[in-house]
Amino acid sequence: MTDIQKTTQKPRVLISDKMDPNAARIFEERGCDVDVITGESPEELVARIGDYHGLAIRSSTTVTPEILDAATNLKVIGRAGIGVDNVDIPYASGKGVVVMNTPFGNSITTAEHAIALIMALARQIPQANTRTQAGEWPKSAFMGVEVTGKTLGLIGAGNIGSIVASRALGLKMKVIAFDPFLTKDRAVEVGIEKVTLDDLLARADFITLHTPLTDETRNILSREALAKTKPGVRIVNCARGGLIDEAALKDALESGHVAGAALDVFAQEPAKDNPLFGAPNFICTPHLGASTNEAQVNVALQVAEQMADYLVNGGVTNALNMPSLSAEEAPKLKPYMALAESLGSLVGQLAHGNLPKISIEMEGGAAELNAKPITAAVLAGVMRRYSETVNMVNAPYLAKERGIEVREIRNSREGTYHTLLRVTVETEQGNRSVAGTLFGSGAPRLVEIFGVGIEAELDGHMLYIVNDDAPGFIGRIGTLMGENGINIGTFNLGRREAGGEAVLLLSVDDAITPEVVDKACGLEGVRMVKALSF
Ligand SMILES: NC(=O)c1ccc[n+]([C@@H]2O[C@H](COP(=O)([O-])OP(=O)(O)OC[C@H]3O[C@@H](n4cnc5c(N)ncnc54)[C@H](O)[C@@H]3O)[C@@H](O)[C@H]2O)c1
Ligand SMILES: O=C(O)CC[C@@H](O)C(=O)O
Repeated sequence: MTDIQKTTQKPRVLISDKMDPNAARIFEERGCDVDVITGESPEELVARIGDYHGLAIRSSTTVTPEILDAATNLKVIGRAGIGVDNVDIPYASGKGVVVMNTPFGNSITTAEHAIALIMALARQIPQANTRTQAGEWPKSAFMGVEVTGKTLGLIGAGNIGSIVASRALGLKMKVIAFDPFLTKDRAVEVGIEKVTLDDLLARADFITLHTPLTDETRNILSREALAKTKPGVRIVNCARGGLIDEAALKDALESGHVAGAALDVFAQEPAKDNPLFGAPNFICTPHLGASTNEAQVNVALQVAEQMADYLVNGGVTNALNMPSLSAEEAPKLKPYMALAESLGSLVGQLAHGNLPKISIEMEGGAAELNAKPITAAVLAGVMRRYSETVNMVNAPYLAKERGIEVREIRNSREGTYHTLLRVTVETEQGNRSVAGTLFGSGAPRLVEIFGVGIEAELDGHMLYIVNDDAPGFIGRIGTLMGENGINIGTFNLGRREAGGEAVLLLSVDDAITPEVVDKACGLEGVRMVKALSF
């Protein structure tokens, strides 16, 4: 912990990119300390980041593994915007850091920028402006095209693509879209025709890109794809550099096959020396898609609210590596997550060997809840046997990495308890399961351990003993604890049947040493002993 945390106990947030001042105001109002330090080098950020719990960024900060390794207190990265390709999300997930974005705050603004670039291309406005202001009055040099009746091809019809479609329909364009994830119903709702990529390339007079940059979309407008476009096509990219082969686009502009191209984004940014600069009918803007006052206020407010909500209350919104948890759900789910984590931890501490399968059953009241955070909490508990730094963010990744199969089972019928969570792991010795419920005001209680009914609070240091159910045992264990100066807090008993296998769970004030565990193992009637901690 840093000195500031020691004195204020407030979460500390660093805003490392230029952001509307509303973000800093919201962080402060929601109980965070905030520093705005922009324009630092990666080395400077590495040196600074260890002090912070939250990092708020736009597109200028690239969050690399080196930065994440140095970010020993970091809990959340918030992107004031949509694209998160400047954050190493798998690495952040591995470190247990939540990554959030603001998926809608700048969509309208960016869609409007795409429309502006379509119009600028159609009428060569930037070129005409430059020459007119140079005193040329070049009236006959610029013959434009109308957009009315022309076909606009959208590659990607998500938030922004759909808004572009609605504006283009208003301009009386015909809109076709290639998006493998676009449903027929959604296409009808937006008023567009769903087509294949080849169909789009062959038919579109204007093409505009609105996909994220992924392994599938990288170079989606490759040299080969550009060759399939309609001669005289005009191309706009306000999504991500890397979607178009820039060298191939330059050749297509020079040959005249592509009549114009407008890029807001480049493969390398900032683009200070790009091969496309100076190509015929090429216009560009420096990643201005999201740059309006309205959008910047939206994304700044949203990112600060989401991050502060997570840092202060544990609410999760728009996270890319963790299930969402609304402000209404959070208080309801909190006791379940505590129960889920302690059940996971119990089974993780007691089960031997690999755990290839984990199933999480939610019964009664629990079956009505958002299962994802509960599952993540169980996994965090189980995976603690492998790593001390595990949490709800990285546990599902860690489980996947280890090839653990996770099943969620819901049963809305109530059994003995109004609500119940059961965690079962497959071990070499067979399935092992523990179950718990919530008492009264939401207090988590273990109610079953490996088939034996018991009632215990899983908290702090505990001793788990399996023994023969016979008179005198409780006295022997009490004496052993007393002789070793161990104060017993609670004493919880359960048995399979009278005179058979019995289970004892003691809560004690201090950690139990291996010597005491050995002594307990040596007591008459003891079958196994394990020190636990929660
Ligand atoms: N220029 C800017 O300043 C700026 C501003 C905001 C967003 N963006 C970028 O715009 C892009 C779109 O943002 P959005 O909010 O519309 O995202 P979105 O997730 O709502 O939509 C993306 C769409 O792309 C589709 N898609 C995914 N893979 C595809 C593929 N292989 N082929 C065709 N379609 C595919 C998805 O199905 C989805 O419908 C993102 O890359 C985002 O980073 C840029
Ligand atoms: O922050 C910006 O200016 C760009 C944002 C944009 O690229 C996004 O993906 O939201």
